[in-house]
Amino acid sequence: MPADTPLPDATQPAASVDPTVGFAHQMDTTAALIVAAGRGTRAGGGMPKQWRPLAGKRVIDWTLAAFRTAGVRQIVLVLSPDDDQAWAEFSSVADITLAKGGQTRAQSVANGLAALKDSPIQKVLIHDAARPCVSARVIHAVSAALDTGLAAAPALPVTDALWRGAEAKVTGTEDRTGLYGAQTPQGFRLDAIIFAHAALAETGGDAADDVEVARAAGLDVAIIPGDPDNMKITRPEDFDRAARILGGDMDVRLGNGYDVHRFGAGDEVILCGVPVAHDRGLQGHSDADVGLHAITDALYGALAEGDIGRHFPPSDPQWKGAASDIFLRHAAELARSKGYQISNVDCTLVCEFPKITPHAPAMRAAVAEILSIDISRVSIKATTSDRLGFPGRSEGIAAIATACVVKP
Ligand SMILES: Nc1ccn([C@@H]2O[C@H](COP(=O)(O)OP(=O)(O)OP(=O)(O)O)[C@@H](O)[C@H]2O)c(=O)n1
Ligand SMILES: C[C@](O)(CO)[C@H](O)COP(=O)(O)O
Repeated sequence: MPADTPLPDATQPAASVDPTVGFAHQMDTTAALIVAAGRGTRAGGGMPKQWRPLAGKRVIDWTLAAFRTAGVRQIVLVLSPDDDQAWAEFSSVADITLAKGGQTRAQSVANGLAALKDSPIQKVLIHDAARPCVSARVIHAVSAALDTGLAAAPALPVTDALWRGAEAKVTGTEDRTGLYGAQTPQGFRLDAIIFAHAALAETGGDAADDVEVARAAGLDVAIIPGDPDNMKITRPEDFDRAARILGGDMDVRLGNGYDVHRFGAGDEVILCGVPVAHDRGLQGHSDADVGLHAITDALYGALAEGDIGRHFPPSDPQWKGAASDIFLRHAAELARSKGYQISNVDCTLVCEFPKITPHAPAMRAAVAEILSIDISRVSIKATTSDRLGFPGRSEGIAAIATACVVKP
């Protein structure tokens, strides 16, 4: 085994790899080898899956971007000789070297490795173009493991029961102990994997992945914790899942709300669900909680569902004196019924008095409880209007609010 570094400690637990270790100190000696020469027959769609659109760009663009974002500066991209357009597109990209694909994945990898022979590269991360959701965490963890070993690859322990089946019937159960689902990038010291692939080529055999090639040549391969999101696009339905993971389908909406109530007789005001002692009260059909009304309208606005008056008409006597949390709970439930999560709300109360800051923590807690979200997602703040206008003359209190809802 031509190894210029000591053999890895195969007993080392994968969890000991620090996922934050980056490439900064070894960018010139690490390359990604991305195999993109397959035909994607199982995925259908009329063209190989790596060229198909996914969440706003092509599958291949996400895959390349993942490695570039992780700090990899040199990429060998293996293309089918049939993909003329891709050859034309990538032939003059500065950080990409092209290699010709083979009949099998293993042959494609071997051709890609040949392009790295006699280069200063020491580590190679071999990755399926069809895994566009790979994270920097996984890329870095595989690379870091190569500081102490010759080979490392991400995998997830099998958690589902394993069956045998025939003719749509279960015919047996398999023991899943010690079984893993293999992912890429599979990382190797360059010399070691070139040697291993040469050995496979000599036998004329095939292998499902490069870990199999490496093990056949006697290499120990460390298992790195994989990522459930690092899925391989294989079948048509996998595109939807990948798009959800990449966030391309995320629906983010903002709404604003504004409300004013005038002062009248009374000895307290209710603001953002909290009674605050004051020398006057606020007048309104309901409890006149100007803060909750603004937040409620912001949520209705984000959903394009009109305003509070549409859902709770002031002409309806049943809302006379109503506690305003009813309105906000309704808006929150409407958001959830439409599939949105409430990301955050921000409300500013505009008044000279009462002073809001001492009550802001209780107001945040009250709004968080009504919306069933964490308090860190609720902001309540206040300003005066510098004694200008109706809040400045202490004729009433105004509130403005923003709400953000997200459908993942
Ligand atoms: N001769 C081959 C076969 C596969 N691959 C690449 O290997 C990765 C994983 O293979 P797979 O999911 O099996 O892709 P396809 O071979 O394209 O799919 P299918 O088997 O459905 O045709 C893909 O990025 C694919 O492009 C390759 O470069 N050369
Ligand atoms: C390399 C691989 O992605 C590991 O899971 C996989 O073996 C390649 O894809 P295939 O579907 O087995 O051809």
